[in-house]
Amino acid sequence: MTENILQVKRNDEFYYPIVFRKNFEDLSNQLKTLELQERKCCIVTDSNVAPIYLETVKKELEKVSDTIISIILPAGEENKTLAQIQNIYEHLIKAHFDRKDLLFALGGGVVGDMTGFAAATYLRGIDFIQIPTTLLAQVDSSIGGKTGVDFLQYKNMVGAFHQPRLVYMNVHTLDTLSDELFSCGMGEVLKHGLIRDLDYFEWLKENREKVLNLDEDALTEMIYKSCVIKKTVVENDPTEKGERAVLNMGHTVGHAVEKLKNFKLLHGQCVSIGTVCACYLSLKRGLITKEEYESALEALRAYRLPISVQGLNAAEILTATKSDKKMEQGKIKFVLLEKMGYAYIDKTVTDEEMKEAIEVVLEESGEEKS
Ligand SMILES: NC(=O)c1ccc[n+]([C@@H]2O[C@H](COP(=O)([O-])OP(=O)(O)OC[C@H]3O[C@@H](n4cnc5c(N)ncnc54)[C@H](O)[C@@H]3O)[C@@H](O)[C@H]2O)c1
Ligand SMILES: O=C(O)C(=O)C[C@@H](O)[C@H](O)[C@H](O)COP(=O)(O)O
Ligand SMILES: [Zn+2]
Repeated sequence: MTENILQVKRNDEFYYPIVFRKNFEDLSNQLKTLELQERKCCIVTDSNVAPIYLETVKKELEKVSDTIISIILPAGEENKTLAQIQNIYEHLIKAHFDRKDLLFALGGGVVGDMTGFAAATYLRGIDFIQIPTTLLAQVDSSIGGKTGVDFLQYKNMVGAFHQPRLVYMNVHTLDTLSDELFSCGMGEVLKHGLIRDLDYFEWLKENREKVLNLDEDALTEMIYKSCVIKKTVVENDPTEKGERAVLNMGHTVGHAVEKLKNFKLLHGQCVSIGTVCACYLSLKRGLITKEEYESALEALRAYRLPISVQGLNAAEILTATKSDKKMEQGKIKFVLLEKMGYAYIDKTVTDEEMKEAIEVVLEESGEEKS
Protein backbone atom coordinates (compact mmCIF):
# COMPACT_ATOMS: atom_id res chain seq x y z
CA MET A 1 0.00 0.00 0.00
CA THR A 2 1.55 3.34 -0.97
CA GLU A 3 1.02 6.50 1.07
CA ASN A 4 1.24 9.97 -0.41
CA ILE A 5 3.88 11.13 2.02
CA LEU A 6 7.07 9.76 3.57
CA GLN A 7 9.04 11.40 6.37
CA VAL A 8 12.83 11.18 6.16
CA LYS A 9 14.99 11.76 9.22
CA ARG A 10 17.11 14.89 8.73
CA ASN A 11 18.93 14.87 12.06
CA ASP A 12 18.17 13.91 15.67
CA GLU A 13 15.38 16.45 15.82
CA PHE A 14 13.94 17.03 12.37
CA TYR A 15 12.40 15.17 9.48
CA TYR A 16 11.68 16.28 5.93
CA PRO A 17 8.71 15.10 3.90
CA ILE A 18 8.74 13.48 0.50
CA VAL A 19 5.32 14.19 -0.98
CA PHE A 20 3.94 12.27 -3.95
CA ARG A 21 1.59 14.33 -6.11
CA LYS A 22 0.13 14.42 -9.63
CA ASN A 23 0.63 18.15 -10.23
CA PHE A 24 2.30 21.18 -8.63
CA GLU A 25 -0.86 22.51 -6.98
CA ASP A 26 0.02 21.52 -3.42
CA LEU A 27 3.52 23.03 -3.38
CA SER A 28 2.56 26.33 -1.74
CA ASN A 29 0.54 24.52 0.94
CA GLN A 30 3.49 22.27 1.70
CA LEU A 31 5.69 25.34 2.15
CA LYS A 32 3.15 26.88 4.51
CA THR A 33 2.99 23.67 6.52
CA LEU A 34 6.76 23.84 6.91
CA GLU A 35 6.55 27.58 7.72
CA LEU A 36 8.64 28.39 4.68
CA GLN A 37 6.32 31.02 3.21
CA GLU A 38 7.20 34.71 2.71
CA ARG A 39 10.79 34.06 1.77
CA LYS A 40 12.61 35.01 -1.36
CA CYS A 41 12.62 32.03 -3.72
CA CYS A 42 15.17 31.16 -6.35
CA ILE A 43 14.20 28.39 -8.76
CA VAL A 44 17.23 26.71 -10.31
CA THR A 45 16.39 24.68 -13.38
CA ASP A 46 17.91 23.76 -16.74
CA SER A 47 17.42 24.69 -20.37
CA ASN A 48 15.24 21.63 -21.13
CA VAL A 49 13.04 21.72 -18.04
CA ALA A 50 12.46 25.49 -17.95
CA PRO A 51 10.23 25.71 -21.07
CA ILE A 52 8.02 22.89 -19.74
CA TYR A 53 7.60 23.50 -16.00
CA LEU A 54 9.16 26.78 -14.85
CA GLU A 55 6.11 29.04 -15.33
CA THR A 56 3.76 26.66 -13.50
CA VAL A 57 6.08 26.35 -10.54
CA LYS A 58 6.65 30.11 -10.46
CA LYS A 59 2.88 30.76 -10.39
CA GLU A 60 2.46 28.30 -7.55
CA LEU A 61 5.24 29.99 -5.54
CA GLU A 62 3.68 33.42 -6.11
CA LYS A 63 0.96 32.30 -3.65
CA VAL A 64 3.52 32.31 -0.82
CA SER A 65 6.30 34.68 -1.88
CA ASP A 66 6.65 38.19 -3.38
CA THR A 67 10.15 37.64 -4.73
CA ILE A 68 10.81 34.82 -7.13
CA ILE A 69 13.86 34.67 -9.36
CA SER A 70 14.95 31.86 -11.63
CA ILE A 71 18.27 30.62 -12.98
CA ILE A 72 18.31 28.50 -16.12
CA LEU A 73 21.48 26.41 -16.27
CA PRO A 74 22.64 24.76 -19.48
CA ALA A 75 21.37 21.15 -19.39
CA GLY A 76 23.69 18.17 -19.15
CA GLU A 77 26.28 16.48 -16.96
CA GLU A 78 29.11 18.39 -18.67
CA ASN A 79 27.73 21.52 -16.98
CA LYS A 80 27.79 20.07 -13.46
CA THR A 81 30.70 22.35 -12.61
CA LEU A 82 31.95 24.86 -10.08
CA ALA A 83 31.56 27.56 -12.74
CA GLN A 84 27.79 27.03 -12.67
CA ILE A 85 27.78 27.13 -8.87
CA GLN A 86 29.51 30.51 -9.08
CA ASN A 87 26.80 31.57 -11.52
CA ILE A 88 24.16 30.65 -8.90
CA TYR A 89 26.01 32.56 -6.12
CA GLU A 90 26.18 35.65 -8.33
CA HIS A 91 22.42 35.63 -8.93
CA LEU A 92 21.74 35.16 -5.21
CA ILE A 93 24.03 38.03 -4.19
CA LYS A 94 22.54 40.32 -6.82
CA ALA A 95 19.02 39.58 -5.55
CA HIS A 96 20.10 40.04 -1.89
CA PHE A 97 19.27 36.52 -0.77
CA ASP A 98 19.83 36.03 2.94
CA ARG A 99 19.96 33.04 5.28
CA LYS A 100 16.17 32.73 5.48
CA ASP A 101 15.67 32.55 1.72
CA LEU A 102 15.11 29.43 -0.34
CA LEU A 103 16.52 27.59 -3.31
CA PHE A 104 14.39 25.22 -5.40
CA ALA A 105 15.92 22.50 -7.58
CA LEU A 106 13.51 21.98 -10.48
CA GLY A 107 14.96 19.26 -12.70
CA GLY A 108 16.92 16.05 -12.76
CA GLY A 109 19.86 14.89 -10.70
CA VAL A 110 22.27 17.39 -12.22
CA VAL A 111 20.15 20.39 -11.21
CA GLY A 112 19.43 18.76 -7.83
CA ASP A 113 23.08 18.07 -6.99
CA MET A 114 24.16 21.57 -8.03
CA THR A 115 21.33 23.46 -6.36
CA GLY A 116 21.88 21.44 -3.19
CA PHE A 117 25.58 22.28 -3.24
CA ALA A 118 24.91 25.98 -3.80
CA ALA A 119 22.43 25.84 -0.89
CA ALA A 120 24.96 24.01 1.30
CA THR A 121 27.63 26.63 0.76
CA TYR A 122 25.94 29.99 0.14
CA LEU A 123 26.15 31.94 3.44
CA ARG A 124 27.39 28.64 4.97
CA GLY A 125 24.08 26.98 4.25
CA ILE A 126 20.51 27.93 3.36
CA ASP A 127 17.39 25.81 2.96
CA PHE A 128 16.50 24.15 -0.32
CA ILE A 129 13.63 22.19 -1.80
CA GLN A 130 13.92 19.34 -4.29
CA ILE A 131 11.39 19.20 -7.13
CA PRO A 132 12.74 16.21 -9.07
CA THR A 133 11.52 15.85 -12.66
CA THR A 134 13.40 12.74 -13.87
CA LEU A 135 12.77 9.21 -12.68
CA LEU A 136 16.36 9.03 -11.48
CA ALA A 137 15.93 12.16 -9.40
CA GLN A 138 12.60 10.99 -7.98
CA VAL A 139 13.87 7.60 -6.82
CA ASP A 140 17.41 8.51 -5.88
CA SER A 141 19.18 11.86 -6.15
CA SER A 142 16.56 14.08 -4.49
CA ILE A 143 16.73 12.05 -1.26
CA GLY A 144 19.58 11.79 1.19
CA GLY A 145 21.42 15.08 0.85
CA LYS A 146 24.38 14.17 -1.35
CA THR A 147 25.13 17.36 -3.27
CA GLY A 148 28.05 18.46 -5.41
CA VAL A 149 29.71 18.90 -8.77
CA ASP A 150 32.20 17.10 -10.99
CA PHE A 151 35.76 18.45 -10.97
CA LEU A 152 38.30 17.87 -13.75
CA GLN A 153 35.65 15.39 -14.97
CA TYR A 154 35.97 13.35 -11.76
CA LYS A 155 32.43 12.54 -10.68
CA ASN A 156 31.05 14.39 -7.65
CA MET A 157 34.57 15.22 -6.51
CA VAL A 158 33.55 18.39 -4.69
CA GLY A 159 30.43 18.43 -2.59
CA ALA A 160 28.68 18.42 0.75
CA PHE A 161 25.97 16.57 2.62
CA HIS A 162 23.02 18.96 2.86
CA GLN A 163 19.50 17.63 3.35
CA PRO A 164 16.54 19.30 1.62
CA ARG A 165 13.61 20.67 3.64
CA LEU A 166 11.06 19.10 1.29
CA VAL A 167 11.04 16.75 -1.69
CA TYR A 168 8.02 17.50 -3.88
CA MET A 169 7.37 14.89 -6.55
CA ASN A 170 4.94 15.48 -9.37
CA VAL A 171 4.83 12.04 -10.96
CA HIS A 172 3.38 13.51 -14.16
CA THR A 173 6.64 15.29 -14.95
CA LEU A 174 7.77 11.85 -16.12
CA ASP A 175 5.29 12.11 -19.02
CA THR A 176 7.68 14.43 -20.86
CA LEU A 177 10.80 12.31 -20.29
CA SER A 178 12.31 10.43 -23.23
CA ASP A 179 12.38 6.62 -23.11
CA GLU A 180 16.16 6.74 -22.79
CA LEU A 181 16.06 9.03 -19.78
CA PHE A 182 13.31 6.99 -18.17
CA SER A 183 15.51 3.90 -18.49
CA CYS A 184 18.39 5.74 -16.81
CA GLY A 185 16.24 5.99 -13.70
CA MET A 186 15.55 2.27 -13.97
CA GLY A 187 19.30 1.67 -13.54
CA GLU A 188 19.03 3.03 -9.98
CA VAL A 189 15.63 1.39 -9.38
CA LEU A 190 16.95 -2.08 -10.27
CA LYS A 191 19.95 -1.34 -8.05
CA HIS A 192 17.54 -0.78 -5.15
CA GLY A 193 15.98 -4.20 -5.67
CA LEU A 194 19.33 -5.93 -6.03
CA ILE A 195 20.91 -4.36 -2.93
CA ARG A 196 18.03 -4.49 -0.45
CA ASP A 197 14.84 -6.19 -1.62
CA LEU A 198 14.61 -9.36 -3.70
CA ASP A 199 10.78 -9.27 -3.79
CA TYR A 200 10.96 -5.77 -5.23
CA PHE A 201 13.47 -6.94 -7.85
CA GLU A 202 11.10 -9.76 -8.84
CA TRP A 203 8.18 -7.30 -8.90
CA LEU A 204 10.16 -5.07 -11.27
CA LYS A 205 10.69 -7.98 -13.64
CA GLU A 206 7.03 -8.99 -13.50
CA ASN A 207 5.70 -5.46 -13.97
CA ARG A 208 7.98 -4.40 -16.78
CA GLU A 209 5.20 -3.74 -19.31
CA LYS A 210 3.18 -1.61 -16.91
CA VAL A 211 6.21 0.36 -15.76
CA LEU A 212 7.49 1.04 -19.27
CA ASN A 213 3.99 2.09 -20.33
CA LEU A 214 3.93 4.54 -17.42
CA ASP A 215 0.91 2.87 -15.83
CA GLU A 216 0.16 5.34 -13.05
CA ASP A 217 -0.44 2.80 -10.28
CA ALA A 218 2.62 0.72 -11.11
CA LEU A 219 4.81 3.79 -11.45
CA THR A 220 3.62 5.32 -8.19
CA GLU A 221 4.15 2.04 -6.37
CA MET A 222 7.63 1.69 -7.82
CA ILE A 223 8.75 5.23 -7.01
CA TYR A 224 7.39 4.87 -3.49
CA LYS A 225 9.16 1.55 -2.91
CA SER A 226 12.47 2.89 -4.18
CA CYS A 227 12.12 5.98 -1.98
CA VAL A 228 11.53 3.74 1.05
CA ILE A 229 14.71 1.77 0.29
CA LYS A 230 16.78 4.91 -0.22
CA LYS A 231 15.30 6.56 2.90
CA THR A 232 16.03 3.52 5.05
CA VAL A 233 19.67 3.28 3.96
CA VAL A 234 20.43 6.99 4.32
CA GLU A 235 18.70 7.25 7.69
CA ASN A 236 20.92 4.44 9.00
CA ASP A 237 24.07 6.14 7.73
CA PRO A 238 23.49 9.73 6.56
CA THR A 239 27.15 10.61 5.82
CA GLU A 240 28.30 7.27 4.40
CA LYS A 241 30.45 6.04 7.23
CA GLY A 242 29.44 2.47 6.33
CA GLU A 243 26.19 0.99 5.05
CA ARG A 244 25.26 3.88 2.75
CA ALA A 245 28.05 2.85 0.37
CA VAL A 246 25.80 -0.02 -0.80
CA LEU A 247 23.89 2.62 -2.77
CA ASN A 248 27.06 2.81 -4.81
CA MET A 249 26.65 -0.63 -6.33
CA GLY A 250 27.69 -0.39 -9.98
CA HIS A 251 29.14 3.08 -9.49
CA THR A 252 32.87 2.34 -9.18
CA VAL A 253 33.06 1.07 -12.74
CA GLY A 254 30.04 3.21 -13.70
CA HIS A 255 31.70 6.49 -12.73
CA ALA A 256 34.92 5.45 -14.49
CA VAL A 257 32.99 4.77 -17.71
CA GLU A 258 31.04 8.01 -17.35
CA LYS A 259 34.29 9.98 -17.11
CA LEU A 260 36.12 8.12 -19.89
CA LYS A 261 33.14 8.55 -22.22
CA ASN A 262 33.19 12.31 -21.53
CA PHE A 263 29.65 12.12 -20.15
CA LYS A 264 28.26 11.06 -23.54
CA LEU A 265 26.83 7.97 -21.81
CA LEU A 266 24.29 8.89 -19.16
CA HIS A 267 24.71 8.17 -15.45
CA GLY A 268 22.01 5.49 -15.26
CA GLN A 269 23.44 3.74 -18.32
CA CYS A 270 26.93 3.69 -16.78
CA VAL A 271 25.50 2.39 -13.51
CA SER A 272 23.91 -0.43 -15.49
CA ILE A 273 27.27 -1.38 -17.02
CA GLY A 274 28.91 -1.20 -13.59
CA THR A 275 26.13 -3.35 -12.13
CA VAL A 276 27.01 -6.11 -14.58
CA CYS A 277 30.60 -6.03 -13.22
CA ALA A 278 29.37 -6.18 -9.62
CA CYS A 279 27.06 -9.11 -10.41
CA TYR A 280 29.84 -10.89 -12.31
CA LEU A 281 32.21 -10.58 -9.34
CA SER A 282 29.46 -11.84 -7.04
CA LEU A 283 29.05 -14.83 -9.36
CA LYS A 284 32.79 -15.50 -9.45
CA ARG A 285 32.92 -15.40 -5.66
CA GLY A 286 30.14 -18.01 -5.54
CA LEU A 287 27.72 -15.61 -3.87
CA ILE A 288 25.06 -15.79 -6.56
CA THR A 289 24.29 -18.50 -9.12
CA LYS A 290 24.67 -18.34 -12.88
CA GLU A 291 20.85 -18.19 -13.17
CA GLU A 292 20.72 -15.26 -10.76
CA TYR A 293 23.49 -13.48 -12.64
CA GLU A 294 21.59 -13.98 -15.91
CA SER A 295 18.40 -12.78 -14.30
CA ALA A 296 20.08 -9.51 -13.23
CA LEU A 297 21.38 -8.94 -16.78
CA GLU A 298 18.00 -9.82 -18.25
CA ALA A 299 16.30 -7.24 -16.02
CA LEU A 300 18.74 -4.51 -17.11
CA ARG A 301 18.20 -5.41 -20.77
CA ALA A 302 14.44 -5.57 -20.30
CA TYR A 303 14.49 -1.96 -19.11
CA ARG A 304 16.50 -0.90 -22.18
CA LEU A 305 19.76 -0.46 -20.32
CA PRO A 306 23.19 -1.22 -21.79
CA ILE A 307 25.18 -4.13 -20.38
CA SER A 308 28.33 -3.40 -22.34
CA VAL A 309 30.37 -0.50 -23.63
CA GLN A 310 32.42 0.09 -26.76
CA GLY A 311 35.64 1.97 -27.36
CA LEU A 312 37.30 1.55 -23.96
CA ASN A 313 39.86 -0.90 -22.60
CA ALA A 314 40.09 -2.66 -19.25
CA ALA A 315 43.34 -0.99 -18.20
CA GLU A 316 42.01 2.55 -18.60
CA ILE A 317 38.78 1.72 -16.78
CA LEU A 318 40.72 0.11 -13.95
CA THR A 319 43.00 3.15 -13.68
CA ALA A 320 39.99 5.47 -13.64
CA THR A 321 38.42 3.49 -10.78
CA LYS A 322 41.50 4.29 -8.67
CA SER A 323 40.45 7.91 -8.39
CA ASP A 324 36.99 6.91 -7.12
CA LYS A 325 36.03 8.45 -3.80
CA LYS A 326 35.36 4.96 -2.47
CA MET A 327 39.12 4.25 -2.32
CA GLU A 328 40.36 3.83 1.23
CA GLN A 329 44.09 3.50 1.88
CA GLY A 330 44.69 2.24 -1.63
CA LYS A 331 41.85 -0.33 -1.48
CA ILE A 332 38.61 -0.07 -3.40
CA LYS A 333 35.45 -0.40 -1.33
CA PHE A 334 33.55 -2.50 -3.84
CA VAL A 335 29.86 -3.32 -3.51
CA LEU A 336 29.04 -6.98 -4.09
CA LEU A 337 25.91 -9.06 -3.67
CA GLU A 338 26.05 -11.29 -0.62
CA LYS A 339 22.95 -12.83 -2.20
CA MET A 340 20.26 -11.60 -4.59
CA GLY A 341 18.52 -8.71 -2.83
CA TYR A 342 21.30 -8.00 -0.36
CA ALA A 343 24.56 -6.12 -0.98
CA TYR A 344 27.63 -5.60 1.21
CA ILE A 345 30.89 -3.70 0.99
CA ASP A 346 33.97 -5.76 0.17
CA LYS A 347 37.51 -4.40 0.48
CA THR A 348 39.25 -7.51 -0.82
CA VAL A 349 38.54 -7.24 -4.54
CA THR A 350 41.88 -7.43 -6.36
CA ASP A 351 42.93 -5.62 -9.53
CA GLU A 352 42.93 -8.98 -11.35
CA GLU A 353 39.34 -9.65 -10.33
CA MET A 354 38.35 -6.11 -11.30
CA LYS A 355 40.00 -6.48 -14.69
CA GLU A 356 38.24 -9.76 -15.35
CA ALA A 357 34.89 -8.22 -14.47
CA ILE A 358 35.56 -5.19 -16.66
CA GLU A 359 36.42 -7.46 -19.62
CA VAL A 360 32.88 -8.85 -19.39
CA VAL A 361 31.37 -5.48 -20.31
CA LEU A 362 33.80 -4.56 -23.07
CA GLU A 363 32.68 -4.77 -26.66
CA GLU A 364 35.52 -4.87 -29.15
CA SER A 365 33.51 -3.64 -32.11
CA GLY A 366 30.13 -3.81 -33.76
CA GLU A 367 26.89 -3.99 -31.86
CA GLU A 368 26.68 -3.74 -28.10
CA LYS A 369 25.63 -6.95 -26.34
CA SER A 370 21.89 -7.33 -26.14
N1 LIG B 1 22.77 13.02 -5.06
C1 LIG B 1 22.53 11.75 -5.26
O1 LIG B 1 22.26 10.97 -4.33
C2 LIG B 1 22.53 11.22 -6.68
C3 LIG B 1 21.97 9.96 -6.94
C4 LIG B 1 21.95 9.50 -8.25
C5 LIG B 1 22.46 10.30 -9.27
N2 LIG B 1 22.98 11.51 -8.96
C6 LIG B 1 23.45 12.40 -10.06
O2 LIG B 1 22.33 12.72 -10.85
C7 LIG B 1 22.75 13.02 -12.18
C8 LIG B 1 21.90 12.26 -13.17
O3 LIG B 1 20.56 12.69 -13.02
P1 LIG B 1 19.53 12.65 -14.23
O4 LIG B 1 19.59 11.35 -14.90
O5 LIG B 1 18.24 13.16 -13.72
O6 LIG B 1 20.20 13.67 -15.26
P2 LIG B 1 19.89 15.18 -15.65
O7 LIG B 1 19.62 16.02 -14.50
O8 LIG B 1 20.99 15.60 -16.56
O9 LIG B 1 18.54 15.06 -16.48
C9 LIG B 1 18.58 14.35 -17.68
C10 LIG B 1 18.01 15.18 -18.84
O10 LIG B 1 16.60 15.22 -18.71
C11 LIG B 1 16.11 16.54 -18.87
N3 LIG B 1 14.88 16.58 -18.10
C12 LIG B 1 14.75 16.61 -16.76
N4 LIG B 1 13.46 16.47 -16.43
C13 LIG B 1 12.76 16.36 -17.56
C14 LIG B 1 11.38 16.17 -17.85
N5 LIG B 1 10.48 16.01 -16.89
N6 LIG B 1 11.01 16.12 -19.13
C15 LIG B 1 11.94 16.22 -20.14
N7 LIG B 1 13.25 16.38 -19.93
C16 LIG B 1 13.65 16.43 -18.65
C17 LIG B 1 17.25 17.39 -18.39
O11 LIG B 1 17.19 18.66 -18.91
C18 LIG B 1 18.46 16.61 -18.89
O12 LIG B 1 18.73 16.96 -20.22
C19 LIG B 1 24.22 12.64 -12.24
O13 LIG B 1 24.99 13.80 -12.16
C20 LIG B 1 24.42 11.77 -11.02
O14 LIG B 1 25.76 11.82 -10.57
C21 LIG B 1 23.02 11.99 -7.71
O1 LIG C 1 22.97 8.37 -2.22
C1 LIG C 1 23.99 7.70 -2.30
O2 LIG C 1 24.71 7.48 -1.32
C2 LIG C 1 24.40 7.13 -3.59
O3 LIG C 1 25.49 6.60 -3.69
C3 LIG C 1 23.44 7.20 -4.74
C4 LIG C 1 24.11 7.11 -6.11
O4 LIG C 1 23.13 6.61 -7.00
C5 LIG C 1 24.56 8.46 -6.65
O5 LIG C 1 25.00 8.32 -7.98
C6 LIG C 1 25.58 9.23 -5.83
O6 LIG C 1 25.68 10.55 -6.32
C7 LIG C 1 26.96 8.64 -5.88
O7 LIG C 1 27.70 9.27 -4.92
P1 LIG C 1 29.27 9.29 -4.92
O8 LIG C 1 29.62 9.83 -3.60
O9 LIG C 1 29.73 7.90 -5.15
O10 LIG C 1 29.69 10.14 -6.07
ZN1 LIG D 1 23.84 6.86 -9.06
